Amino acid sequence: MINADRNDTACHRYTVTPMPTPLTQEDLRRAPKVLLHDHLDGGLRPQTVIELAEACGHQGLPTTDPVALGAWFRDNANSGSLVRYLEGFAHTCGVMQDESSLVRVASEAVQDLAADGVVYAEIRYAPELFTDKGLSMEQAVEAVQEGFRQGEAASGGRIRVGTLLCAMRQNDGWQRIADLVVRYRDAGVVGFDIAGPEAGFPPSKELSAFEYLRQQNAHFTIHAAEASGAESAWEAVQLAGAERLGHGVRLAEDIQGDEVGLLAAYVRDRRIALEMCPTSNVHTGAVASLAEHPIKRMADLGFRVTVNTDNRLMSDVSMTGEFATVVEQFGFGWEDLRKFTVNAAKAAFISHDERRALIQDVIEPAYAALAK
Ligand SMILES: O=c1[nH]cnc2c1ncn2[C@@H]1O[C@H](CO)[C@@H](O)[C@H]1O
Ligand SMILES: [Zn+2]
Repeated sequence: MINADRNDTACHRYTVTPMPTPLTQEDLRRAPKVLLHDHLDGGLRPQTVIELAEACGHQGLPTTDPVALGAWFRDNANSGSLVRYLEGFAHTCGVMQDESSLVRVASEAVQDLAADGVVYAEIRYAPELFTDKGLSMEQAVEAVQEGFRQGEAASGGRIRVGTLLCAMRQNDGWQRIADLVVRYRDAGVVGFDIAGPEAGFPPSKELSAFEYLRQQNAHFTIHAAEASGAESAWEAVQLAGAERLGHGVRLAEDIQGDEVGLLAAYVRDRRIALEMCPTSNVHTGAVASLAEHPIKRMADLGFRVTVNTDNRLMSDVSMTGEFATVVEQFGFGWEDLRKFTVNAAKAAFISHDERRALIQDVIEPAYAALAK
């Protein structure tokens, strides 16, 4: 930008102030990204769904054309209702019922994330959804871990993956999933979550599972304040003790302008990370539109905001794409993206040393170079 110095009448001097660097899609892809909220069964490649359905005899796919199938998932997801959004998972879980399919899906997920510039990801799924054809939950977990390791190796060490195991809110037996989290902690399972329909199935349904996890020094996040309001976040934080909130967007209901309510202030002051998923949040109706998404408002108020995909297949998104979406909508620059990435690294369920190394050795130098 060239500014004429109008006060200098004798001769017009011109000063050059640097233009902010435009954020290209390729730079956004190359930027190291940390992804805390990504569902394994929501992120398959359309072609893989088709091939696995053929191999295992899964009936009822709406089409066997990969482009059309991708579009079908997106249209189905973009329903404005979480319950309808979740219906698409019948087709992905339907083809994830044997060990070789799970290994393939897990390995491809890691490779796709690495190609998207994700350096650390926590990928989640519900083991109980992979037992329809006789697999035990342990076999499912071990197959997915094998796939993650293969995907990491195939990506040449560019990405590291931790696993979160979800209990389904509408089903009983959250404790069995909590047991698996503790049992497989040395194999790469780093935490627990509850997913599925939020309304009617609060954390208080089986609070003992969270008490157990805390007593075992295990980590957990909870999908909350997505389909239900801020009171759902209150249960997740104050009854269960969640360290992070999946989405948490409707916590914005506890904020009027600059007036931050007691619960929202608690979440902010305790540095409880919000795993926001902008496109998914519009698709499920958690927010009415992207323009009304509270990500910028809450980031400006100092919340530990992070950007995530939720379901790459269902919502037709990637980390690069979600960064581009919020950049376009809210005018974020490299400093904001660096902050979201550091926030995510700080909230990751890995050791303090590993988080510090991720921030100091990978994230900070890369963003400093990109911002030049
Ligand atoms: O945004 C979400 N909110 C609540 N549940 C979800 C969301 N996305 C996916 N799942 C649910 O989590 C299960 C395990 O991965 C999926 O099968 C889906 O039912
Ligand atoms: Zn989710």
